[in-house]
Order: sequence, then C-alpha cells, then structure tokens
Amino acid sequence: MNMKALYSRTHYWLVEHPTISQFEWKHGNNLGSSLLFPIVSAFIYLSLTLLAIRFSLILPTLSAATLRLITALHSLILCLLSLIMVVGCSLSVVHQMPRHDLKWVFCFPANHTLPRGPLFFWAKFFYLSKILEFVDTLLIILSSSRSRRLTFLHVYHHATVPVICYLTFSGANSMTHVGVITNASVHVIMYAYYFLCAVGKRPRWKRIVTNCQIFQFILYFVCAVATIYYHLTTEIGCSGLGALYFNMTFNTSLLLLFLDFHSKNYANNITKDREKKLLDRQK
Ligand SMILES: CC(C)(COP(=O)(O)OP(=O)(O)OC[C@H]1O[C@@H](n2cnc3c(N)ncnc32)[C@H](O)[C@@H]1OP(=O)(O)O)[C@@H](O)C(=O)NCCC(=O)NCCSC(=O)CC(=O)O
Repeated sequence: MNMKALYSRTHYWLVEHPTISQFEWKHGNNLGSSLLFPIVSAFIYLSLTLLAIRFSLILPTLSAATLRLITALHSLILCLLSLIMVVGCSLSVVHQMPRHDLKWVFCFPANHTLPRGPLFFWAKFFYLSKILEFVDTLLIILSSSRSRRLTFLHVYHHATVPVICYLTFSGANSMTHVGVITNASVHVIMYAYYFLCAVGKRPRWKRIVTNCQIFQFILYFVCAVATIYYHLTTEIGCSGLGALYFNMTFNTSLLLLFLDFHSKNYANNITKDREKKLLDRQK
C-alpha cells in the first residue's frame, strides 16, 4: 500500500467514518454525557481505592509473573489507544479547521460551536479512556512497590481527570484538541515506559517522561494565553472560557505536584542509586 492510500484509509477510519464524523455530544444521551457519570466514577474509584488499601489482605493474590503480564498488556493497550487518539484528533483538527482561519486553532467562536464532529468524538474517546486508566491504581495496589507509588499525586490525578474532561469537552472548550493531543502524546511515551518496565526492560529515560509531563502543562498555559487574547480582542469571543480558567487552575495544581515529584526523584543521589540498582538487577 502506498503512502497516499494509507493516508486516505487512515483518514476514513479515524475521521470520515459516520460514527466519528456524525458524532454529537448530546447531554445525557450517550455513555458519559452527563455530569453524574464522572462524579459517580470518581466516587466509586476513590471508595474502591480506599477499600483496597484498607482490606488489601483479602484481595486476590496474583503471582509476580501474572501481575507483570496483566500490567504489560494494560500499558500496551493504553499506549496504542493514546497513539490512535493523537492521530485521530490531529487529523480531525485539520479536517474541521475553517480555511484561512488559523485563529480557530485557539479560539472556537463562542455561541457558534457545538460539541460535535470528529474532534469531539476523539475528545469523548479520550475522556472515556480515563476510566480505563483507573486500572493503573489497582495494579499499583497489587504490586510490591505500592507504598512508594500509591501517592496523592496519582490518586488525585486519576479521580479528577474525568470530571475535568467532562466540564471541558461538553462545553465545546476552545482548547479541547490541545488537551487531547498533548496529553495523549505524553501518554504514548508514558505507557511505553510503563510497558517496558513491566516486561523487565526498565528504560533509562524515566526523567524524560516526567519532563514531557511537565512540558505539557506549560504548553497548555501558553496556548491558553492565546485563547484568552483572542477572547478579549475579537467581537464574538471564544467558546468555553469558564472551563478554560477551571482547567488552568487544575493544571497549576498538577504542575506543582509534578515539580515536587521531579525534585524528589531526580535531584538526589539516593533515587539515582535506586534506579541504577533496579537497572543492574535487570541486566
Ligand atoms: C515516570 C513516571 C511516569 C512514573 O514514575 P513512577 O516513579 O511512579 O514509576 P516507576 O518508575 O516506579 O514505574 C515502574 C513501575 O510501574 C509499573 N507499571 C507498569 N505499567 C503500569 C501501569 N499502567 N500502572 C501502574 N503501574 C504500572 C511497572 O511494572 C513498574 O513496577 P515495579 O517498579 O514494581 O517493577 C512519572 O513521571 C510520573 O508520572 N509520576 C507520577 C506518578 C503517577 O502515578 N503517574 C501517572 C499518572 S499522572 C499522569 O498521567 C499525568 C499526565 O496526564 O501526564
């Protein structure tokens, strides 16, 4: 198959297919389309996490090999799904962007934008994939490194992201695609890292993964400034500004937690020694 045929086939399956191109975020009509869904999901997630920590002894015990296999499979699936989301959402942006209107990339016209079409299909897909990411927490709880890895950062991130996604995407926020493409790109790298760890090939580029995560928050702020600028300087303004301010606050909290993670994990020699020992053990 030549490149052109590959492109048009990919474009059909990720943009033009009727399920994708005719997608519409109807409130309360399809899975996850009401605020109750992410709120109940977060509540169930937090309750089960607390119960699993409290009663970890009665959880099924899996052999280390089985746990590694499940962890590797789960990470591989999320890595591939993230890649599909990056490609699908990027192609959708190009497809939906009005001609000669680069401003649209940062500013969907307020009151004229409905959450529908391929871009919002991928936003919805991304949002639902956050529920699948809850499995990460279960895998951490079942692992031997639970005490180190079950952190406030992890649980806070996993519990709140579906709510943030719902609030941002359902209101046709102008930064929807920026959030989906940057976060899904980072997750391709992050789940590839996790996959390699699970199959016993711990990469040496852990710090790069954290740096990419930090970079995504900074990039989001830069793009948000462009959206706010267009909102203030155009007559119609941009769609979903309320959710944008909310998201910026949430991203600030994550940025601070990740900077803290970075300083604790990479700035001292104790951690470097631990990493080296783990790498040496796998050789
Ligand atoms: C490099 C990081 C991605 C992860 O750092 P950590 O120190 O937590 O990770 P680590 O080096 O110990 O990871 C290796 C261990 O994870 C296991 N592992 C593999 N796949 C996994 C999965 N899908 N879920 C949970 N654990 C998994 C491996 O088997 C291995 O276990 P063992 O060591 O036992 O062999 C970091 O940048 C980071 O994100 N830290 C915050 C912690 C976190 O929970 N991040 C993800 C959610 S936040 C997020 O996702 C932000 C974003 O959106 O970008």
